Amino acid sequence: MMEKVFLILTIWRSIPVFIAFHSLRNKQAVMEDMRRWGENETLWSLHKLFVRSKLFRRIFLTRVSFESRKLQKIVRLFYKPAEDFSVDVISKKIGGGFLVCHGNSTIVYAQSIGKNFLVHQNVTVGRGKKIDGNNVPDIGDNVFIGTGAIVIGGIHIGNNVKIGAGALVNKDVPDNCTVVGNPMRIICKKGMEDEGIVN
Ligand SMILES: CC(=O)SCCNC(=O)CCNC(=O)[C@H](O)C(C)(C)COP(=O)(O)OP(=O)(O)OC[C@H]1O[C@@H](n2cnc3c(N)ncnc32)[C@H](O)[C@@H]1OP(=O)(O)O
Repeated sequence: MMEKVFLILTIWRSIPVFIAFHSLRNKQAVMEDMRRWGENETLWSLHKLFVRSKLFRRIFLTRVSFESRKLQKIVRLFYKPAEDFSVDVISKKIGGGFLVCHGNSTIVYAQSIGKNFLVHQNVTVGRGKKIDGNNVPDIGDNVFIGTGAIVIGGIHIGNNVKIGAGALVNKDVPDNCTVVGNPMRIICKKGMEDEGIVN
């Protein structure tokens, strides 16, 4: 009850967020993010997520920054996102349904990131060996990355892939497979499309 009153009293603060949301070309991706963060697709839910989660703010502002730096700066005047050292995402293409669990020291630098990406804390996705002109990974849909994993180089991570906690991934991973360990070991069995959030 108290929270509801607080949310009602502070809704004015989210007006710049609503404006930024409405100006986005890729609203669908934000709506998919909202679903993955356990909310529905209303402006009220957007307000709730903004009040509650600095990590959600950060992903939202990353999306806004692709389209308008000015709007990103305006929203930031009203809401401070999680710091860079918490989660930093660098990619030209980020699918909807992006979820960060316990963001801390997580950096995702990728050519592209598919739908329903889930990343834990202390993860690095980034530069490594150049393959076919790319030195950062491209990541398919429904990819899960456990805590402490390192995913580097111009590799391809397929759809429905699970990357285990602490894995070092520096080679392609096919669809519907799990990869664990250092050196990496690929285990291919069923996909993970229908699974919930793995924590
Ligand atoms: C604060 C918090 O709690 S934050 C949450 C932190 N937790 C995480 O990040 C969880 C990450 N999840 C994992 O690492 C999981 O083990 C997953 C996703 C890799 C499990 O995938 P599954 O497909 O269920 O694999 P399964 O458990 O059957 O293990 C398959 C094999 O990989 C091994 N394995 C599983 N996880 C790992 C791992 N992280 N590192 C090394 N080997 C592993 C298993 O021992 C097993 O080996 P075996 O075939 O020789 O017996």
